[in-house]
Amino acid sequence: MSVVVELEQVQQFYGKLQVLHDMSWQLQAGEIMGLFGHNGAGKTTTVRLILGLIRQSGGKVRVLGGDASDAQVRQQIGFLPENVMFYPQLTGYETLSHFARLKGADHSQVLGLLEQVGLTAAAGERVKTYSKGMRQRLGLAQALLARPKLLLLDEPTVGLDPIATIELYRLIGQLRDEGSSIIICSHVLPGVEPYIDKAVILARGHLEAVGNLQQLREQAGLPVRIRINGPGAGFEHPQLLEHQPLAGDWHEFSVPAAAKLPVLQELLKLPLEDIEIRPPSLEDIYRFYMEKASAVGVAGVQQ
Ligand SMILES: Nc1ncnc2c1ncn2[C@@H]1O[C@H](COP(=O)(O)OP(=O)(O)OP(=O)(O)O)[C@@H](O)[C@H]1O
Repeated sequence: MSVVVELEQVQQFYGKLQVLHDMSWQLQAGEIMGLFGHNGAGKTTTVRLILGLIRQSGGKVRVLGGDASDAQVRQQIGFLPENVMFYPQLTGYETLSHFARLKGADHSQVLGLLEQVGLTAAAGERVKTYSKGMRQRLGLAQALLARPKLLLLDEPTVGLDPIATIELYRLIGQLRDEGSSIIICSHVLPGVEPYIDKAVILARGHLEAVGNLQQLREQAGLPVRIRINGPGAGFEHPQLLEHQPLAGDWHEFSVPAAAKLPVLQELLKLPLEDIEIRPPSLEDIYRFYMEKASAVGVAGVQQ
C-alpha cells in the first residue's frame, strides 16, 4: 500500500501563534480518513497545507510523493470546500462545464460526472432550484474533475438530511472502492463513522489519536455497553463497571471490553426478551480524547 499523504513533525505558526505542534500521520492509498477536532483545533490549517495553499513552518508535508506546493501534485487533488459557491442562474451542466474550463479539465468528463453523482436528470435545471443534497453532489462532481487521486472534503454533509447524508457517503465509499484516497473533515461524527477506515483526532494543534476505530477503542480503553430487556435488577458480576436501569424492563451494563464475553455468558442465563451490544462509538472516542486533552492542560478545548 503506498502513502498518499504524509505529515512528519509538522509545525505551523501564524505569526507567533503556534497552531500545529509536531503533527505526524499518514494516509495510505485507498483509505477514507476522518480528520476531527474542536473548532480551532487545526483541521483547516492541515487541509490548507495539504492543498499547498500555505507552507508549513517546520517538518515535512508529502502529498502523492511530491511537495504539496508543486503544481503537478495540486492537479491531482480534488477539494470540496464547506461552502461551495455556485452561480444560481447556471444549470448543473453549465456549472460543471464552467469548473472544467477553470481547472483545464477535459470537458468530455462533464456528463459522466453528472451521472456518477446522480444529477443526469437535473443537469438542465438551474442550480438555484437544487436541494442542498443536490448542490453537495454537484460540489463533489466539481471536486472529481480532472480525476484526482486525492479528495479533500470539508464538512460534506453539513445541512443534509439523514437520507441525503447516507447517499453522499455511499457515493464517497464508491469513489474509495474505485481507488481514490479521501480525507473528510466533519463535526457530524455518527454520520461519518461507518465510512472511515481511519480517524485523526486533533486538539489545539496536537495529535491526540490516530488509527482505525478498533485501534482507537482499544487505546482509549472505553467500556462496552450491554443492554438487556429482562430481569436484570439484581444482576451482579465482578467485572461490572456500572448498572443503569432504563425505561421498561431494560437495563444497561458497562463492562471493560475484555470482560464482554464472560459478562454476556452470565447475562444469557437470564430469561431475556432482547439484548443489544454497543461498542464505544466514534463520538464516545472523540469525547474521551477531548476530555483527556483538557485534563492534561490543552486549554480551551471545546466540542
Ligand atoms: N490566517 C490565520 N491567521 C491567524 N490565525 C489563524 C489563521 N487561520 C487560522 N488561525 C488560527 O489557527 C487555529 C486553527 O485554526 P483552523 O481554522 O485550522 O481550525 P479548525 O480546526 O479548522 O476549526 P473549525 O472547526 O472552526 O473550522 C485557530 O486558533 C485559528 O484562530
